Amino acid sequence: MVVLGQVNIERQARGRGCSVSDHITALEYEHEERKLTHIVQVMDKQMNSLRATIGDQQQEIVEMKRHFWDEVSVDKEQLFETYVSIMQQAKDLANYERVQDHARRLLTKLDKHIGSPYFGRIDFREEYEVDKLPVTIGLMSVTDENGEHLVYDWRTPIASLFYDYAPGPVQYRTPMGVITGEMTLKRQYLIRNSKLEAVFDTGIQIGDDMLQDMLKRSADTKMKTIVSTIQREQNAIIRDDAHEVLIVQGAAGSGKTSAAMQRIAYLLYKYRESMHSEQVVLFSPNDLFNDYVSNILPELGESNMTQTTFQQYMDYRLRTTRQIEDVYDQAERLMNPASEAVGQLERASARWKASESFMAVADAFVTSLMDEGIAFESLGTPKRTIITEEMLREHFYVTLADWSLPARMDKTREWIKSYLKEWAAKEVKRVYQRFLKQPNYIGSEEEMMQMSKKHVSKWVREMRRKAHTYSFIKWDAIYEQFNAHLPRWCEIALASSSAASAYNGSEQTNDSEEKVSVSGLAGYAATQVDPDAMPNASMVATMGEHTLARMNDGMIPYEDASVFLYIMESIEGFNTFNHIRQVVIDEAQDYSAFQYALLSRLFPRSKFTILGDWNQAIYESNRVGRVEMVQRMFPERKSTVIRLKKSYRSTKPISEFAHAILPDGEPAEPFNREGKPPVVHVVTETTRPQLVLERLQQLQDAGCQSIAILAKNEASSAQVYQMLSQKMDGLRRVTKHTQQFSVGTWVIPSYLAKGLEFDGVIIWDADQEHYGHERDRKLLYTVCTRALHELHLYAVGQPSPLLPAADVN
Ligand SMILES: Nc1ncnc2c1ncn2[C@@H]1O[C@H](COP(=O)(O)OP(=O)(O)OP(=O)(O)O)[C@@H](O)[C@H]1O
Repeated sequence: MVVLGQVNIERQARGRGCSVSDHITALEYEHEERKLTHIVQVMDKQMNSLRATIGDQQQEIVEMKRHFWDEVSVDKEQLFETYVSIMQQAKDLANYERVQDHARRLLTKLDKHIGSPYFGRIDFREEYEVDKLPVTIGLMSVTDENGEHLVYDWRTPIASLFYDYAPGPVQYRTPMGVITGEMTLKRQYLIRNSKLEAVFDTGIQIGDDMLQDMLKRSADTKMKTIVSTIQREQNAIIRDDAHEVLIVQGAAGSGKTSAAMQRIAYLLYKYRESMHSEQVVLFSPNDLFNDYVSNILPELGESNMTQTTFQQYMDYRLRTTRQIEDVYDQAERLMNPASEAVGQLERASARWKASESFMAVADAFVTSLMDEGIAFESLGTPKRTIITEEMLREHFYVTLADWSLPARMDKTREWIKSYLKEWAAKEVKRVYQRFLKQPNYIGSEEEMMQMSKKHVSKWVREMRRKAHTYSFIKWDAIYEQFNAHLPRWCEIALASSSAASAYNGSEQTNDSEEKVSVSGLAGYAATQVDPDAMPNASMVATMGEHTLARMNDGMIPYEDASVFLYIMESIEGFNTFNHIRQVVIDEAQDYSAFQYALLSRLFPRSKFTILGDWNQAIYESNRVGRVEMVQRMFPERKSTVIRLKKSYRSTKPISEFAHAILPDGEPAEPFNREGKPPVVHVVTETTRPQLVLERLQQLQDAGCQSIAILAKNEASSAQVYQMLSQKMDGLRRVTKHTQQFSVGTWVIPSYLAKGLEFDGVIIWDADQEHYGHERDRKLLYTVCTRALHELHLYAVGQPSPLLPAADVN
């Protein structure tokens, strides 16, 4: 029996172990039971009939395949008839298979939902109508043999009433227009194994009791669907259709990811005729997170979308011979710098290189490349240069001088190909002559000609490949050059920016030609240059030199990788995926201005759902990012920002504790779920391992199924794991390479716990040494907000000054 959280008006219904609201009469209750039985019977019948259809058709298909060749006639006169007959059979076969496929999918869906076919009901009387319509809402639509709706899919327009209103006057939107009326009843059900376990009528929100019950459960290795308890503000995110860019700023645990996942399921349903799951892409922080959310769409009866990370895109796209640092190695580098001075420099550099101001600097550099500066790579065979750097430069900068950079790239590529064609024709003759002069017999003339062609075509193929992949450009050298003269591009950017501001403020705004010339190639950022955000000239020069030194060591720092890619794409043209219709970006606070500019160009015909919590911006490189910056990166698209303030994940004491870490953060409203207050344990290096092991035992005894021990960085996480795993069986460790995790106890570096949640969280090093700086505040907030039910912080010596007052042990 399930007893819902705080249901105080419940009573055990008629001895059958079901919780019900007090005012539901016995008659009504029986009616509800009969309704459930009826719906389950209808679903059962449909499943039987689908099984029979599948069986019959399977037989039919086997028969057709077996007799397929019987139709083939050897009589030449009947050749046409035979052809027609075979085509018809192939068509029938394909049809059968399509119907089969559909039947199988429907059967799987019915099978999945028959145990809990619905969760809500509203009674709705449309304006000017006398009768009210009871609308039962579930994860899939169910109709009887007359086509009458027994259950409405939660994504149908009328079902939105369930999420948006309390009983009273209501309205909902349909493709035909707005429908108004009155809701006379709003009811929730808990049904398991096709049995009614709870029924109660609810008010404004989707019943607190049901939500309490959901939130009391244990964290899982996979995200849960929230369809039966979606809150009104989340429903606004799920059903928003009016904006091309929907940005959600929400407190930790406010349901951003959950809402985004249900939103995709909603959009796939609404646009099922024109949009498919392959046209939806999710950008998430890492593979582990991708795995965590991978079950939601299948649970909701949809195929999964494409899931990726920005890092994967950069690794695939960036034309460099250097290794590209990832965001985790960057985090480690910035947390543990070689010296305080290097740390300061690298942090400042990472911040600046994520900003719009820096984008203006990159634009200034790209603009300068219109006149000079692109380094070319000659093409040839190992023994001979065929197209020299000089020839390429001449073609690019003289012959094609009037064209844009991407057009010049394209035309140069074509020019190389036609040059190679002419060269190959001559070269074949030359090689042939050489073969002819061979003193020994090496083949007939024809054979020698073939050999010559083969010999030449090997090199031509290789050079054409280089042309095709733009490998006639020294991309690394271009980025080196950008860094070598960084102060110069800064000066130009600042000058262009004031010119652009002056220009934009003047009367002549219709002269678009001039505007292009002052606002840089990418056209995003020139007016966003903030002179105060520019480091001073000597600092800029040092930053440039520092990057060059890293490049010399064979590495492109993470903060540089997207700048490099942006410059590269500004030159060769932006990559585009036109078929993608929806892009979801989770943990949006971790993306730089450059990354947004690239994504916006990459998916020119897509809508964007962007979810972030700028209070969890733990990576240095992205601290400058703000919601407004994101909007500016999509200048042509209609955008809106929705803020989620209520947080659902943690108990009230944990939520309040975590939010107190952020004195200037956005106000958050914890969901009223009681629990133990977080405890700060002051320990010594020597006592900590044993105390943590005891705590783990206590958490497990208290029913915590998933527990995370969060250590600030990779090295200490490895150390903790080594120390504790000797004394505890089953302890596991997450690294940046982990792709899946299961319920249990894990040691995790702080930054990899982002987006995830655990029943119990132990923070291994919540002390002055590890979380002593202002810059650690957001990371500390992020790790504390991973806990659902219990939070314990351990500090060797002085606890972190960023922590609010708490129980201290
Ligand atoms: N309406 C809801 N009904 C039930 N559970 C909910 C609801 N909204 C959120 N939750 C639960 O709250 C937890 C946090 O949700 P989610 O991970 O989507 O939040 P988030 O805003 O993306 O968090 P973060 O930014 O901290 O990673 C999850 O366990 C989710 O199931």
